Amino acid sequence: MPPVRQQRGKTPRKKTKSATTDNSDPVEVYCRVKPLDNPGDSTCLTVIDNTTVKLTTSECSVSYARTGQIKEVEYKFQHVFDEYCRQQDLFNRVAYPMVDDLLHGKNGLLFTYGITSSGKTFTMTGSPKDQGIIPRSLDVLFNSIGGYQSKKYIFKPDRMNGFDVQTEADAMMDRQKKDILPGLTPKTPGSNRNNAREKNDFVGDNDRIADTGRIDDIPQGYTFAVFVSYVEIYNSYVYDLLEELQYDPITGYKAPQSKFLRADCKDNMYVMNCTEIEIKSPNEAFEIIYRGQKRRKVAHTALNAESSRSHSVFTIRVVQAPLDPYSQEVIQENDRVCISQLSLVDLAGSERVTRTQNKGDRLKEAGSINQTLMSLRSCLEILRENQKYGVDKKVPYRDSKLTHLFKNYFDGDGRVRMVVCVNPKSEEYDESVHVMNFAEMSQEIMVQRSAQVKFEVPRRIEEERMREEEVFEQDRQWQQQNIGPRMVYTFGEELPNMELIDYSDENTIRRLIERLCERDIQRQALLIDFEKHGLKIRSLIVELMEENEALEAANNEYRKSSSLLETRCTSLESKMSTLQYQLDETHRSRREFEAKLKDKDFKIRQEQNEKERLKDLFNQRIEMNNIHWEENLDKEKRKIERQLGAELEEKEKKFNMMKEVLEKPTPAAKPRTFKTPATSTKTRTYTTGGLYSARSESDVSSVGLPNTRSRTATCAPQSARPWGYGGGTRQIPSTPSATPRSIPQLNLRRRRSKSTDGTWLDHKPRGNLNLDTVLQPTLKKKKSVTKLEAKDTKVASKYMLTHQDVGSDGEFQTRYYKGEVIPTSGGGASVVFNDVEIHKQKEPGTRKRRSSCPQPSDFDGEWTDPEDRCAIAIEGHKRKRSNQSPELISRV
Ligand SMILES: Nc1ncnc2c1ncn2[C@@H]1O[C@H](COP(=O)(O)OP(=O)(O)OP(=O)(O)O)[C@@H](O)[C@H]1O
Repeated sequence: MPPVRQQRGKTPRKKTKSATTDNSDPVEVYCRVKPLDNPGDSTCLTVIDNTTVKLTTSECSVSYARTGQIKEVEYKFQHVFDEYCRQQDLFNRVAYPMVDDLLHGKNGLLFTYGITSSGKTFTMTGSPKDQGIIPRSLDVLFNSIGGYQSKKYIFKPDRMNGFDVQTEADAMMDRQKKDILPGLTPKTPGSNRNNAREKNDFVGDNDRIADTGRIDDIPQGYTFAVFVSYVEIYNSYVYDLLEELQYDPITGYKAPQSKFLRADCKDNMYVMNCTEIEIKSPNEAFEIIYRGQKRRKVAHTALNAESSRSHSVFTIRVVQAPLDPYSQEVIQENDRVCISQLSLVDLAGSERVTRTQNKGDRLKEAGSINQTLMSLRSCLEILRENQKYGVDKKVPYRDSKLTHLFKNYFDGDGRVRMVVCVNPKSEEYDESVHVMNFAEMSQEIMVQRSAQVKFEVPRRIEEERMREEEVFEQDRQWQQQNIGPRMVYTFGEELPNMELIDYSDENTIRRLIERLCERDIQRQALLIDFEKHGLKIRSLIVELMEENEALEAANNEYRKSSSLLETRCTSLESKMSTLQYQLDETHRSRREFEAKLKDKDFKIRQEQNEKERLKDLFNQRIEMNNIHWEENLDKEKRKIERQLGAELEEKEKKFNMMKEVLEKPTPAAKPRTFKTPATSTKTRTYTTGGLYSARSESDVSSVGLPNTRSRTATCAPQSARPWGYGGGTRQIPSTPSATPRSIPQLNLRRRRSKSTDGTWLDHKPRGNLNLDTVLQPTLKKKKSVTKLEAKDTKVASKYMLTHQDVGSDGEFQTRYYKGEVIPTSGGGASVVFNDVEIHKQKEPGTRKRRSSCPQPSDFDGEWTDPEDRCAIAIEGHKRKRSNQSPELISRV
């Protein structure tokens, strides 16, 4: 028999418009006010009427401390149950309609919501004498279906959120296996059920006040089976509270394993491999509830002696299937079976850690509880937004196990109701405001109404049933006429009445014999036919049995492969859950990283702004400094200009004085003349400071490195020093650092070899005439060259260039440019000219004595003839240094 799936009144999953149509209902929210623990306690909540409560800011609240204002806010609900409300009243109003729905094949979700110690567990479970919603629902359920319950194990959970319908024989086997045999075997400590029986407050409690309510209009012709399951969601894990725990004699009970959530073939969420127990009476159910509650995580906190640390979900599933026309057997057809469920959820209370003073595990639990409640809130908020504004935002059902498990309800799979429990104590004001806001908001969410699951028996089935009923009626009538069971084989007509009047009535005897012979023949034929049909039926039965065996084998195969698939599914589920966990972790760490990144970005931006600010400040200061320095420089410049101006003026004065001295005519002196065979005049020029510059290549030779080109050199003036002829000065080349860039760097420190000391390099270009005069310079050690080469400079320390030309006045001039060969840093040599001699030659008789040679006016010494001086110079005699001032010497 294939498994029977849950039949649900499906409605479209997503709505785009605000659902105020006929086929949707709002989430119904009821408010229950808990009585004050001490009647003298101050309260922040007032019940205005049976739909309205008013919340007033209490002076001990955080909100008052922050704003200093007292606010009064009214909240409207479907119904408000004040502190005097009885459990019975609340049940009748809130849960009874849902049990009615359950029996009519509709699903429902009812949950209690509120802060810790607000009476959620009390409302949901209550006590034996004051039962809450769960026990009352079970009472009413069994009161209603009492006589219509199916035999146990006719419906068997297929572990995939569906049910198999078993035959009576299979069900009996299961009954024997599960109920009768365990009762005969000795009990183990692992048998929780038996332990539970001893202590259960509800079971066997004579004081238990059962609910006597019942639902009358339950569907006729159907049989019912009730299954319950009990799970808790603790720290984001789902645990089965009814699971038999493995018992180990050494280690004791093994810790329970968490369960996975899974969607069945119709996308309905369920807890995989969750224990579902078929119950036949409320007492059986209470035993189970007790068993589950014993396992539920409850702890003592500052605000509640028995605070629920998990969200508990008690699910009642009702399986209904039509009976055969004789109301004996369940018709084993899938489309005639209906499964409906009612989930009763006791949420753990939202709590503020500061108030509960929780630590360690309690703190972790509180975090998980609050997170789950936050997810519930955000799912409902998004749902409302989608419905209100016609948007299609993804509802984050997967964010928590609770919302994931109940997503079908919010997507339109049954009625959703909420009981908001409020503790009216003033101290609870801050948390109560959040709870009330959420509860009021939840009422705006519309949930599609699940359609009435077909209890009208299908037409085809109805006709069939009527036909069967007709046949049944005929049989009944036939039996009533005492005819006995209908004959399959008859001899046809009745034997006629043949009464023997006397023994000699041959005629009648003969007719009787004939008739009996006919009957015998008929009987033989019928027997043959019977045999024939019997054989045929027997072979058909054998065939059917074989077919049945084959089907059973195939079924076993299917079962095997199904269990294999199930194992695979389980492992895939577990992998999926691991991956999901990893994904969640990744998302979490991503969120953390993003937050860190944002922080860093913010800091960087702050630093950049600070830098910009400092830069602006710095620039401003630099600008101010610049202005300040410019002003100072201007001042300094003006001061220096003034100083220099004064100095210049001073120098100009001195210069003018010198000019006057120089321009004064010298006292007449007798020029000395001397005659030579070939008259020649020699003019000696002395340099006395001032620039001494080479003007052309022919004037100045600069001997550079072989691989460097010749340069035109300019030497800065140096302090004059007496040299050579009396009163003469020679130029000392400037230090390399003072030398302009275009002049080769002179290496003054370089020591010449002694062999070159005093050797002249006599450079007489080709074409020069040999004058052979006595006035020409006498060079003791010399090397004569007509063309200058770099290597020649290595052997000489002095250099002389002879240049001849004819002057404008027709005089033949020979110039001797003299200088010192100074090696350069680059390995070449440079000539620093420091002397020039000009020899002029005239034809004899044409020479005039220079008698009117201008003499300085301030000169009072003896005026000598240049020839005399030259004669001495040419002979190379060292003249005793005169005491005369350089200025005067230069005037020779
Ligand atoms: N309406 C009520 N009438 C009488 N007593 C109540 C009522 N509501 C709650 N109580 C009592 O208040 C105490 C705390 O209630 P309960 O355990 O139901 O709170 P809770 O909301 O379930 O707390 P938690 O979320 O911490 O589990 C219990 O002792 C309970 O008996």
